[in-house]
Amino acid sequence: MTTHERTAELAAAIEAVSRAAQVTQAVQRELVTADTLTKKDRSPVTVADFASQAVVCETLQRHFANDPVVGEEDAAELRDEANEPLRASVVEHVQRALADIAPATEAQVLSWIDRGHAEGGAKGRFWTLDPIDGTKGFLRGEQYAIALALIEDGEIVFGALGCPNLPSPADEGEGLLIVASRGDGTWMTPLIFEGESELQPVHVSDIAAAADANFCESVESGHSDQDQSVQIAKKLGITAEPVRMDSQAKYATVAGGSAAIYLRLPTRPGYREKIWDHAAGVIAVEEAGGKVTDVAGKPLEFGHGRQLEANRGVIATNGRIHDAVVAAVRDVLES
Ligand SMILES: Nc1ncnc2c1ncn2[C@@H]1O[C@H](COP(=O)(O)OS(=O)(=O)O)[C@@H](OP(=O)(O)O)[C@H]1O
Ligand SMILES: [Mg+2]
Repeated sequence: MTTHERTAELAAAIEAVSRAAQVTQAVQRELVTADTLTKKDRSPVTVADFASQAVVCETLQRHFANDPVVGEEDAAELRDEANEPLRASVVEHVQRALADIAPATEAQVLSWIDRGHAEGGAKGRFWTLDPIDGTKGFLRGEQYAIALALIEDGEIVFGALGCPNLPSPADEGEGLLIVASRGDGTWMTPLIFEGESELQPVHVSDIAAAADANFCESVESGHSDQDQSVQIAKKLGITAEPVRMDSQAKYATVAGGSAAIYLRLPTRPGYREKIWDHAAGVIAVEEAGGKVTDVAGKPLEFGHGRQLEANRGVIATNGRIHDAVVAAVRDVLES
């Protein structure tokens, strides 16, 4: 697929994610300091989260006025009188990112953020958005992603995953943008790039034995059980150390073949995964030739509202080793 053959949806998703990345990069440059982590100050990621959601929702509304969005954020907190400085900072960043479109008012910015309130479900078409996935990675200056996917009748049909801190293809531009279209494949291009750049195809690793795999998992041990992943790796004969990274950059890494496994092992019985934490990454891996299921080996179901109500945990692989990984996960979780 070349750039001029993109569908309208793919072009809109690319525009939305690229604009949002300009915002998150600007916030990172201007607001994240050495003190941010030591002072446990989350305000930079809060500004970037709201501004990113506003910019993506504005872009989607301009291209597809009637499409609902299931987004992680809403503007209730921002409307609070006490949050005037935060609100002003969000509005300023959105205005800069949309300067070539129209001057944005504060009311418009809040209304764009609130467009993310949709509930999703099994019928019809909606977008799902994580404006900054891997908020902790963002604050540490490590991996994070802007994740946008289109779901029709419960099936993911498009995904765009912007990873500002993954290496850019061919060292052009900045960051990595992965796009996937159902039945058409997965493609990559620099995320921030002046001018036209071609999409290049992305394929999963072709290893046939799980023992040869690199696997990736969350940095946060509260999001995926790292003791169990050690046991699973041992069972599969994997000797490589796990690659720990924040956000759906893990799906991008499996899609691109640098790792053959992404394990997300439930840590709390009551936790339900959120659809925006997975949809864009799942289609990227599947269309690159890989496979994604939950820890029981069942496909992820995106038609149950804002959460993956029917699934626990995630296993993403290059496909060839999927059954072996699911079997090892089952053994360890049952023991
Ligand atoms: N208990 C539990 N189990 C599983 N997942 C959880 C849990 N709690 C939170 N979250 C979600 O994890 C998202 C962060 O993704 P990762 O775990 O891949 O990255 S990281 O290691 O936290 O950096 C994170 O997304 P962001 O909030 O967008 O960063 C959360 O939606
Ligand atoms: Mg997230």
